[in-house]
Amino acid sequence: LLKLCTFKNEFSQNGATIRKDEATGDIYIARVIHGGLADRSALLHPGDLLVEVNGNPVVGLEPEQVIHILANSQGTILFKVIPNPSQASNSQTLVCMRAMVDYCPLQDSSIPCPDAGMAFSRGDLLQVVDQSDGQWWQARKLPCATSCAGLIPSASMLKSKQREQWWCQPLQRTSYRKRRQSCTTCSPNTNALSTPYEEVVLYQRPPQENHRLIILVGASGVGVNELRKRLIKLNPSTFQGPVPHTTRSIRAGEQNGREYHFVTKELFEYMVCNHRFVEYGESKGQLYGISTDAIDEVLKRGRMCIIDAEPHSIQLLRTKKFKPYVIFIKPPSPDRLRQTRRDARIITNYAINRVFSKERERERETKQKNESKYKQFFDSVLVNDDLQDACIELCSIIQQAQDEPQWIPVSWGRAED
Ligand SMILES: Nc1ncnc2c1ncn2[C@@H]1O[C@H](COP(=O)(O)OP(=O)(O)OP(=O)(O)O)[C@@H](O)[C@H]1O
Repeated sequence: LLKLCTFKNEFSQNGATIRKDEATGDIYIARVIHGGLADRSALLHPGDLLVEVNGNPVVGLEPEQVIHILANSQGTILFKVIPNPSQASNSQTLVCMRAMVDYCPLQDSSIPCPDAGMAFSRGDLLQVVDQSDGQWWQARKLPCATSCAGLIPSASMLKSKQREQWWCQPLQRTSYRKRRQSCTTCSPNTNALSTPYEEVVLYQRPPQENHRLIILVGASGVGVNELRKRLIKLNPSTFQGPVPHTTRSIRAGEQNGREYHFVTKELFEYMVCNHRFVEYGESKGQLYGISTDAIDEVLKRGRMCIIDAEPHSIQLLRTKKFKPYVIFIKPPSPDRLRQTRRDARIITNYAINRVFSKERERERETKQKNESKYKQFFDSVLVNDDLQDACIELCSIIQQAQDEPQWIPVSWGRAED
């Protein structure tokens, strides 16, 4: 039941931490952990001076000795305290945040009490229940209902930690610069560096509002494009892809604005310079790209726009206008991948070898690692095992994304200024 924590300057027991005032030798309640035993008793408060525990005077004792008394107490524990006269009112507003970084209290030498800390990963939803300390907040992981809160670094604390790490890692800095040079439209890490937490609210799309943009991401060969094409083919009146732009000439039977928007090289380059493309590339000497205007056209027609994108493009699309819902397509186990793709007879032996070649495997691993860098942006994860099952599940995920309350950044939910 009882866990002894001896680290730094706060000591945790029964959902509260204690601290010694080095000048006077007095022992105080430093924090009351929300949802813990002390909080539920409503009798202890931060700043209360501890006088006795179970009849034992604690004045002059070390915090470890007090913890020892507590650890050996059974049944009801009797505290004699002098209440903190300037007790702050406990009316904290609850704020929900999405973690944009990973955090582990056991690897953090600055946390006042690691036992009271809470680990989290990028993408986790945190309900921040106490921000009264500018450096250490208390939070619960969502969905949580009853769980006890834990200590997490405040946003400003995490930012300064990130800055420290940034300057202490020359190798990472170099590779980041290299990546920025090769990526002209966005710089994936800058936002994550400046916002360790993103405040979120529950959002339910009003029926008169455009549908949310659906983005599928996944490693090459996992079936992102296949799933997108199938969904559109199954229900073309609901799902639609944006019409791409190209510099290649129009062919017989094609119509400008239907298969492609046919534009000159000059216009295409002008659009690139003006950041009008989400993604673009070259094939056989011609340029192809998906513009944000083309996505907007689909949404304005009342359809659900579904695109597959590189993870680094997500940042560009994370706007109030598109409110993107990102679905990460994961491969099944390598054995199942091999089996399902072969069973489907969709790919030839040549293609199977291509998909499973060593080089391709390494490529996939690198891409998967890359994608895990963006996992804070993934709203859902879908395993593409059996194609038909995956299509059904994808439809249901999309339906939920459009019609049920979802967490979105608070800035997307605000009314127009
Ligand atoms: N669940 C599945 N079962 C069987 N075959 C599948 C499945 N999903 C996709 N495939 C097949 O696997 C091949 C690769 O799929 P797809 O072209 O969609 O890959 P991708 O993820 O878009 O990657 P890339 O960007 O490299 O094309 C295609 O031939 C597709 O038909």
